Amino acid sequence: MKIVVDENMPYVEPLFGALGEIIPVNGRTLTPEQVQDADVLLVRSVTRVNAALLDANPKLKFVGSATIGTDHVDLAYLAGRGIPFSNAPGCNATAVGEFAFIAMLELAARFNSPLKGKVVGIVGAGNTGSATAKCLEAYGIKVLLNDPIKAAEGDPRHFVSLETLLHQADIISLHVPITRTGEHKTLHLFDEARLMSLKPNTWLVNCCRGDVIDNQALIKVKQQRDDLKLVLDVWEGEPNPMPELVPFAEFATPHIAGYSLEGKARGTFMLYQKLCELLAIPATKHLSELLPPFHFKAVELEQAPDEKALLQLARFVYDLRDDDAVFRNGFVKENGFDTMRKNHKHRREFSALALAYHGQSEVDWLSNLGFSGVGR
Ligand SMILES: NC(=O)C1=CN([C@@H]2O[C@H](COP(=O)(O)OP(=O)(O)OC[C@H]3O[C@@H](n4cnc5c(N)ncnc54)[C@H](O)[C@@H]3O)[C@@H](O)[C@H]2O)C=CC1
Ligand SMILES: O=C(O)C(=O)[C@H](O)COP(=O)(O)O
Repeated sequence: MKIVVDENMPYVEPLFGALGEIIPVNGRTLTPEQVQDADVLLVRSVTRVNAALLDANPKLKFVGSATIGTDHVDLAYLAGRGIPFSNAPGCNATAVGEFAFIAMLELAARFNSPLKGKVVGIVGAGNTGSATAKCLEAYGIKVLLNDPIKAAEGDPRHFVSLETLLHQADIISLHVPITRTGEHKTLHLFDEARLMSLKPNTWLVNCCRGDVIDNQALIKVKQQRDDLKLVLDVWEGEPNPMPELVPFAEFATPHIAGYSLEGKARGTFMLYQKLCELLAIPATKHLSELLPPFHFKAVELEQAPDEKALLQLARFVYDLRDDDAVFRNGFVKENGFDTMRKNHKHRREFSALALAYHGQSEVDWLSNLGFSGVGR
């Protein structure tokens, strides 16, 4: 069996090695010739999976994308040809939730304006939005959810309208898929008028898809409104963000909010499970075998952390400032955006760090935040 795989998908060899011949390819530049005799195609978000790529392949049995988003895949085309497809819903939701939470802690420290006491509005209350809410609520932050689709489906959580959210939230975090048509389309959901209407000193975090915000309008608005603070992980025109926009972001990264080692491993592992199911063979590998040990075994807490100490703990696990610095220096270089993504292999999730503390109940919230071993 020939398995064509994006070279940036980790843990492919240990999971798929026994199932067939693995052919690593550059997912961004993948050609029809490279996939014409593949039995299995495993991609990431940078590959357009459509008729142009696959029409020449008569034998494809499975397409997997180790991503949450599916906007790069022509699902109707695959269904029309009867080619089974699977993405990896939720695989990197914890990574995105922790990224957004850490970014908010970083902004709070930078502007000497504590996160505690602020109201955070989450637009899109699916896997990543809920993971962000979980971190915030663990830390005692009031969260407002906007998701008209979930609300209409009868999701029992409390939802507010987007207008209420914009009016009440101090921080807005975006977690919607990119959709270009329909009642709830998200393309340029944040257009010039909406951006201009944000209340003074709003922090806006985007780690879903670049074109949910009109980036040209964002530049225009930022030229007039220095009070707005931005965290941008995703950009219109990736892998070539608008160079004028980058300096306006307090934290700027190359679409790596979901890039924890745990999240990436989960993504590949979910496709491995799907393929085994399709081939009707047992999935004998385990996710826990894939991850390397974390540098720090445990951190002993002297007292329950305040916000400054919480940020220090978070930085043990993931220091967003490092990625921001590399991005600013590198995004304009040839292939700078993709090179940084390719080399991004250092980030862990809170669960990788064990915390030791004598006095369980005072720090229960740290376990809810995701750290392991709290209180033992
Ligand atoms: N930066 C990164 O590395 C990553 C980005 N993503 C992006 O984030 C998106 C969201 O991921 P998940 O939360 O896992 O997806 P999900 O499908 O679990 O949740 C998305 C939610 O958005 C809601 N929604 C759709 N249109 C809306 C609108 N107009 N207003 C408010 N809510 C709306 C849906 O009802 C759904 O509940 C993905 O589609 C992907 O594009 C996902 C993972 C990593
Ligand atoms: O899961 C998604 O959706 C994402 O946006 C991914 O985190 C993007 O990562 P790549 O698939 O482009 O490596």
